[in-house]
Amino acid sequence: MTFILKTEGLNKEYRLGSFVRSRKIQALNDVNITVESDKPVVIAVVGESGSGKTTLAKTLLRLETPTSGRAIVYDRPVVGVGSISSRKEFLSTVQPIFQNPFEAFSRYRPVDSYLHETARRVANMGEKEAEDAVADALDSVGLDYREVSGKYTNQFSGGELQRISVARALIPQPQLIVADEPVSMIDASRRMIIINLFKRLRDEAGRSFVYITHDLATAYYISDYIAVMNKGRVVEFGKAREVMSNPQHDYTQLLLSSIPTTTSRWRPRLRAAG
Ligand SMILES: Nc1ncnc2c1ncn2[C@@H]1O[C@H](COP(=O)(O)OP(=O)(O)OP(=O)(O)O)[C@@H](O)[C@H]1O
Repeated sequence: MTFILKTEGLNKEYRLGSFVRSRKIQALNDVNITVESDKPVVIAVVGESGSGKTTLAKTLLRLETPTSGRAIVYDRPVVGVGSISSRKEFLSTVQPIFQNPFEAFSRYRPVDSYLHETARRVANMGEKEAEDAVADALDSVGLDYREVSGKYTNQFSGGELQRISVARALIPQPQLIVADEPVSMIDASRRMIIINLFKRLRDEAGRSFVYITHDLATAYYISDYIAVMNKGRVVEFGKAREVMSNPQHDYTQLLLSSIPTTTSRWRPRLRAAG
């Protein structure tokens, strides 16, 4: 069995204001998540605005330094004391996908140049190898390299750009992809393309995902495990089906009951399925 993700006592404290009148915000409060599995998994992290989801994503991506605690990905310490020091090695293990694909790429640079850069710099590939890797990565997200090459962000839809972000994340063959609200900026009709793509990449390419979202319906649809966050804490964690069909924590029940459009339709179905 492999520790796909193990966080040990992750804390992140922000201080706001001056030294005289400073205020502490405990964005992560003793976050402990353990997923041990032989198969790749999707771990959804859900919770209301301000619950700490993005801080967790940024911490796992080393964009924020935790106040204390550590994280292990595929048995390797990646965050905190004793973690791997090489940035390249880190980026070959963990890759990000961000919320807004238009912000991921400058509008003044052809989008495929970012994929080449990742292949050359992060994955250490030569020119020909990089070319093939970019074509393969685009193919795996359903895009043709010839149709992407040389184009700028304004020549793509949000959904296409997000698929290109996914392709970029795949190039270094990371074991874990941390996706922070990856479909929230994409129109509803195209969201499932990305969600189903994650599923396929898990099942066919062996990639695991941390999928950060507000959307419990897609979290339930795609994930193997769910962590529910509230005020910086993980208040409930477990197999997705168990958490969603039999929520133990008051906050999870509240979260489920606060989805007026879907709850009434899909909760009874969950009960019947469970
Ligand atoms: N750089 C920062 N400086 C100070 N406080 C911060 C910073 N980043 C986040 N916070 C605070 O930490 C808490 C958790 O924020 P975070 O963005 O992780 O929540 P979230 O669950 O991702 O919210 P959302 O769903 O709205 O993106 C919030 O109270 C937020 O205001």
